[in-house]
Amino acid sequence: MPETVAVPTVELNNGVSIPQLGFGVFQVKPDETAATVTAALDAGYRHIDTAQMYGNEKQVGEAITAYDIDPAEVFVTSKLNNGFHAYDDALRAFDQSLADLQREQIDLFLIHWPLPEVGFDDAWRALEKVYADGRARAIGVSNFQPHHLRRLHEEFTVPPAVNQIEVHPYLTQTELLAFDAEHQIATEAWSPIAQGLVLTDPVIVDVAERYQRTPAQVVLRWHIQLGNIVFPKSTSPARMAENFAIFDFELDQTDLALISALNRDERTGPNPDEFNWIPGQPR
Ligand SMILES: NC(=O)C1=CN([C@@H]2O[C@H](COP(=O)(O)OP(=O)(O)OC[C@H]3O[C@@H](n4cnc5c(N)ncnc54)[C@H](OP(=O)(O)O)[C@@H]3O)[C@@H](O)[C@H]2O)C=CC1
Ligand SMILES: O=C(O)C(=O)[C@@H](O)[C@H](O)C(=O)CO
Repeated sequence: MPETVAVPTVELNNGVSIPQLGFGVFQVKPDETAATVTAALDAGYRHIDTAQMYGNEKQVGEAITAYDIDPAEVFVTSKLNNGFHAYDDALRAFDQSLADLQREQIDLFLIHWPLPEVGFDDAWRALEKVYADGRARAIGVSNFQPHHLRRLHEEFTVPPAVNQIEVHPYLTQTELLAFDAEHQIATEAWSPIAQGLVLTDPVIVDVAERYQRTPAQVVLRWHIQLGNIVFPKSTSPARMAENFAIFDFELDQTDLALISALNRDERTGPNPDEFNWIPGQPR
């Protein structure tokens, strides 16, 4: 790990600290996950974002356990799969994640999608239970809109520590970020470089040239300066290192604003108010 790089941490609303830069494993094939996570740990990442839906928690757990550090040094997030929103199913699925990840505690466990046709009340009760039992250090949500978050705040005991949502220069989600901040919910930005879509944008290319950085570094730096938690995915060790080297420069206010102005409310992923897909069922 490059010794000069210190990844900042964000303090969640229950006092737990999370590294602001992590590594995501969506679309990393199970048989490539252990090697990929090992390479990410070699590059210095100490925060891995996985999910039951990705089918690779077991390999994430194997890589962390086999690595020559205390596994507790790696912050691990996982997420409840969409088919398990019933209370007992959610508890069982959480137990399976713990076993697969080879941990006694998961650092952060999220409801993956709000599922308008199913709802999330029983799932949140289950997450409150594993949190109360000390088996999740923090609990939160993903893809929640303000109307979902308001219900959680009004009807439940434990407020979500994070909301993991799609955010990048083409989908800045300014109002949702402000809502999260106002309610002490940390925002995690998924697909932070829009799966590569924003990297050829002329504005981003120009900013990158002026700072003598790559487009990905500039976009990730923009997230960091906005306060977002990010975990770009890459299967290339060179890109893992590139995405990690973002803490020795700073974008000025003008360039931050130039990148934010690229917003065109363009999603690369599903709309949470319409997404009801249960893995294993037809879309
Ligand atoms: N909660 C949710 O609903 C969701 C959560 N997520 C989380 O967010 C993480 C990141 O999002 P993801 O959708 O993977 O997309 P990202 O925005 O991280 O982009 C990943 C893509 O960009 C490429 N890439 C990575 N780094 C570079 C670079 N420096 N230069 C050029 N191309 C690069 C990768 O290719 P290559 O591998 O070849 O380098 C890959 O194709 C996921 O892994 C997952 O953990 C994602 C989607 C939904
Ligand atoms: O990557 C995730 O975390 C997701 O939820 C996505 O896979 C999402 O379910 C999707 O893009 C489905 O097409």
